[in-house]
Amino acid sequence: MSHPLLQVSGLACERGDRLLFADLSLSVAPGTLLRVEGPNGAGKTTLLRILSGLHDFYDGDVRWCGEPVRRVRDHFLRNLLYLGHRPGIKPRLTPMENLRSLVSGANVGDERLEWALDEVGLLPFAHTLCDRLSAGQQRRVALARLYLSDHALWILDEAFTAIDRDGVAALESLLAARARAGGAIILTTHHPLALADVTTLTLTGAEQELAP
Ligand SMILES: Nc1ncnc2c1ncn2[C@@H]1O[C@H](COP(=O)(O)OP(=O)(O)OP(=O)(O)O)[C@@H](O)[C@H]1O
Repeated sequence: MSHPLLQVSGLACERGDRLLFADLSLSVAPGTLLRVEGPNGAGKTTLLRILSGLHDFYDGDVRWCGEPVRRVRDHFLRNLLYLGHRPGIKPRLTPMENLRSLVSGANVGDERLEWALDEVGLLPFAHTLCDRLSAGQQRRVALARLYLSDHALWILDEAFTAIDRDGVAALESLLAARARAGGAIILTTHHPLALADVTTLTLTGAEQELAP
């Protein structure tokens, strides 16, 4: 029997004595584009961190390919690319050096790193220290990693932050192509998105509803 990549049931999480969500269920198959939305403080980042294995204080069942995620953690993490709401790059390294360290072990050559930087419009800054780049340019360094990733699941927390209009359009195209190719994507953004076939999960504070 084939299982969804990620399957969540009965998920509940409290933070600071507040119930963020309860009895939350979702299923993510290859090709799924799931957008988690809700107001500030509703629990979107917390949910994405739970789904990424970064936040362990929850009740409920989280499964990866049909197995409890805690039991198959190594396999799960090998198949996951998580981009948090901070760019997560090292300011005293260049974009090339950052990318090289982010994909270390994946045997990716410099030409391919340069191609990814070109895709995000950063080739002219490939060898500039990142602390000399703007917020949007630093975010683009982090996003360049997506062009090098064949992870089955991308979890992207506010990936569009600080990105200009052209950059958002390029990222939308990348996400759509990725989903068409069978990649699964879970994302949050406060940005309006021009993406078809998106499933939306709305967090409201203590309840949630899933709408196609
Ligand atoms: N480190 C923490 N310790 C205790 N409570 C926290 C912590 N971080 C967040 N919270 C609580 O969890 C709630 C959910 O936070 P979370 O960051 O998941 O919300 P969010 O929906 O991603 O918000 P935003 O849209 O502002 O990014 C917050 O309202 C806050 O009360």
